[in-house]
Amino acid sequence: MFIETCIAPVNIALIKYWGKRDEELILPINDSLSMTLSTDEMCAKTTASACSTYKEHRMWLNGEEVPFEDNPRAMRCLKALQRLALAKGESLKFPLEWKLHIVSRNNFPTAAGLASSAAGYACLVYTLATLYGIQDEELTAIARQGSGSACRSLHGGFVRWHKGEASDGSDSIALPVVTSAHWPNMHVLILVVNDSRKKTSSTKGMQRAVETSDLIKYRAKQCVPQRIQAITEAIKQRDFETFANITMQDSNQFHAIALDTFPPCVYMNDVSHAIVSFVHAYNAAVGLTRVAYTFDAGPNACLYVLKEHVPSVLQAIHTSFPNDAAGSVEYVKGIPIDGTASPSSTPTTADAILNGNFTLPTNERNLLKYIIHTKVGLGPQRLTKTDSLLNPSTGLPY
Ligand SMILES: Nc1ncnc2c1ncn2[C@@H]1O[C@H](COP(=O)(O)OP(=O)(O)OP(=O)(O)O)[C@@H](O)[C@H]1O
Ligand SMILES: C[C@@](O)(CCOP(=O)(O)OP(=O)(O)O)CC(=O)O
Repeated sequence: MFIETCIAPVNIALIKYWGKRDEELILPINDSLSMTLSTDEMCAKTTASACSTYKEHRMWLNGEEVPFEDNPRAMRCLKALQRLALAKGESLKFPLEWKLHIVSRNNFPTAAGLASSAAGYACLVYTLATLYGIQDEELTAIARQGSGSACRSLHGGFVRWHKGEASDGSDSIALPVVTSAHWPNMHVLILVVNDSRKKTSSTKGMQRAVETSDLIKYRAKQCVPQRIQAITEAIKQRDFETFANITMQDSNQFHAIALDTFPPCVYMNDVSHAIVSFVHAYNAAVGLTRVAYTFDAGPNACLYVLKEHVPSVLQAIHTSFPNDAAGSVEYVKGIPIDGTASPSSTPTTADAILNGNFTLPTNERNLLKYIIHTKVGLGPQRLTKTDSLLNPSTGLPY
């Protein structure tokens, strides 16, 4: 038996991918740009094994067996990897006919608009490539065929997915913009409003947008190329204000397109909009753009904040979104907040705001389920045998 275990990160788009020009090959109508999140807080973990005695390809996701041979996206990734392995010729570790057993787990909610498909397919492709002994730049073009946004999770730091021009998708690949070491104090607070399964999948939502929205054409042609260039420059210069303003504008435009879709796709809810108002009020109060929001195809907010401002922003969140669990580690998960996480701790900029002329909007209690504090991070990593999710003596999940 051959066995490998790897982890892969989540990525959150700053300039969104929304709309395909080819549904099967997953080719987008515009470039997109994302930041990879640290695997210390959120990741997909996958063990893949190949054995001469396995009868069929099987996969388990979060403890449940899920279709693999009947999942066209997973099979497309597998076939593409096997073609690459075949091209390697003699150095094959085991015959390609051997069936696979794959076990995967996400340590965060699946299909809730928290980019589980991105981390999941990136992890699947990276782990299978490791199993087959493939090291190839083409991996992002393969992960793309699992889920578009997955191609960006194969790199750390800030990543651009180039839409490409070729009809076979060979140039629709993700490339790094800068590594995570370039802007290590770029932190993220994910405000989880709802972590249950969403109503309209990204796949369906963007398909309907391409069919019915006029705005989406304008965005892809006029807005995105300009924004990609400007945000790339801002990232290179570590210019947080420009970075933040472009990020918020692009999120808003993406949701405007969701509403311009017919029938409309509504991903943000009242709490999401309250978060938007909070961010603008906070930025106005400090007189600078210190926090940026972005929302994917769900109500949860992803806030970008520099490390040094996290305690102050969190304090302000606790004020604006009071929560009975605010002091607990179950409420603010992830990177510890240097002793200032609790609402009763030392005064911060936010308190100064509240004592001055500005007040932050106050919302009902307990609107947020929990908060994840994380930061920019690395791409996928290979783990050791002791991290395996599959029992080698049974070929089944532990
Ligand atoms: N660890 C994993 N390994 C393989 N496939 C996964 C994994 N995690 C999620 N997926 C696939 O991704 C699907 C969820 O994708 P979906 O786009 O609905 O949600 P999401 O990725 O959480 O949200 P979004 O892409 O809008 O941020 C799952 O049903 C499963 O098919
Ligand atoms: C809103 C988004 O998160 C959309 C992600 O869409 P998916 O990559 O999940 O869609 P498919 O390619 O159909 O699997 C924006 C983004 O990540 O760029």
